[in-house]
Amino acid sequence: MNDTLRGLYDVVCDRKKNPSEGSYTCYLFEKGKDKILKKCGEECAETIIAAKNCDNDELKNEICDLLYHLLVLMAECDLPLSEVMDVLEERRKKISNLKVMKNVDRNT
Ligand SMILES: N=c1c2ncn([C@@H]3O[C@H](COP(=O)(O)OP(=O)(O)OP(=O)(O)O)[C@@H](O)[C@H]3O)c2ncn1[C@@H]1O[C@H](COP(=O)(O)O)[C@@H](O)[C@H]1O
Repeated sequence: MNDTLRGLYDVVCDRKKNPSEGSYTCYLFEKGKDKILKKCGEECAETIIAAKNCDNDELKNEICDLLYHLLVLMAECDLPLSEVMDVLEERRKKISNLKVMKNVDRNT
């Protein structure tokens, strides 16, 4: 899964460096940060509505739209995807360590 996100992030960064005609990603970079933020907000709202309607087909698609626009936002802000992944990984390790410590406490 991370490979897919990484691959998409690389495409998005390439679009930022090498603008090309007909590219929606380039259109977003041309419009700028406010437009990208607006799209993130819209896709987030659409994700919430799909979840509220218990429509998982729609939910899948809206989450993909949201993830894509978040990757565009990261590229706009020069935030590498790897830094976001590092934070997630750190949190995962911290939480699993906490669980191990709780189990040790219980067994002593
Ligand atoms: N994953 C996506 C992706 N998800 C959503 N979208 C676009 O996001 C837009 C969202 O739809 P909306 O109806 O909300 O927006 P709109 O009315 O088209 O446009 P706005 O004027 O509202 O911005 C659609 O035009 C989708 O095509 C995406 N566009 C591109 N990608 C990926 O980015 C890669 C590069 O795409 P290009 O930059 O277009 O070459 C592609 O290969 C895809 O992998």
